[in-house]
Amino acid sequence: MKERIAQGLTALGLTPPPQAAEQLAEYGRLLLEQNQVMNLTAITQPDQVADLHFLDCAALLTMGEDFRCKRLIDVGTGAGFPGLPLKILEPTLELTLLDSLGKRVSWLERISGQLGLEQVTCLHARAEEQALEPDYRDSFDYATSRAVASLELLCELCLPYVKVGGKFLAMKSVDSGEEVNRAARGISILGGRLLPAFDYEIPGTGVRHRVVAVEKVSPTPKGYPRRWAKMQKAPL
Ligand SMILES: C[S@@+](CC[C@H](N)C(=O)[O-])C[C@H]1O[C@@H](n2cnc3c(N)ncnc32)[C@H](O)[C@@H]1O
Repeated sequence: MKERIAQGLTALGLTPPPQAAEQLAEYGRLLLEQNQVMNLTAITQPDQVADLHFLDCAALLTMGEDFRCKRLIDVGTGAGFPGLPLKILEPTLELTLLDSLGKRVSWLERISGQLGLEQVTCLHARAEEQALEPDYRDSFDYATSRAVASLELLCELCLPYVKVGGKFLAMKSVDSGEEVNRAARGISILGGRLLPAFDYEIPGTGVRHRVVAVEKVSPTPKGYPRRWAKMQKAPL
């Protein structure tokens, strides 16, 4: 897995820290090992883990953002995607991994230590509740999310975390145009402004994905995010 990751990172035009490919390969090994006893990923072939998890997440680093020393929260991180690969590739990140499933969060805490990563906070919480905490609200440079919910719900879950001037980066498919249209009104209510999307191809796979980027231009009004049931029933 290590060689495939290293080649893919080079193909993406990235120059990772010397230990990164090794750390990602070890993360992949721990992921597949734990996946035998806990549902962490539907992808079980090592090459596919390299491509569809690690290189997919690494592509965020090619969109021209400067993640150095930034505070980033990954909402609905699951087995750590995209947050942990980003941290391995950009070790100066101050990372928060948030998920509502306690078992996954405990595992993330354990492997962050095993991988020797510092400044990683693993938080067992519901995103819509944690965003009401003053230390979390309007305070992150970046929020990221992949495969968690439709964009209109995701914006309500994630934009409250982002400080004015920061960005929410949603990892989506290239046919997410309609989804983006449906989210437009909510983005504006929540203090966001849609930026041009960033499309990329995962090296060697022909798979194309999209980062939908939303800039925070004003603080999220009080009252958001709403409760999960309310969000689902009446999306903004
Ligand atoms: C399909 S998994 C995706 C995981 C990871 N982001 C990825 O790309 O592989 C969705 C994750 O979002 C979490 N999740 C869903 N709704 C959530 C919420 N409201 N607050 C926190 N986590 C949530 C679930 O527990 C699950 O781990």
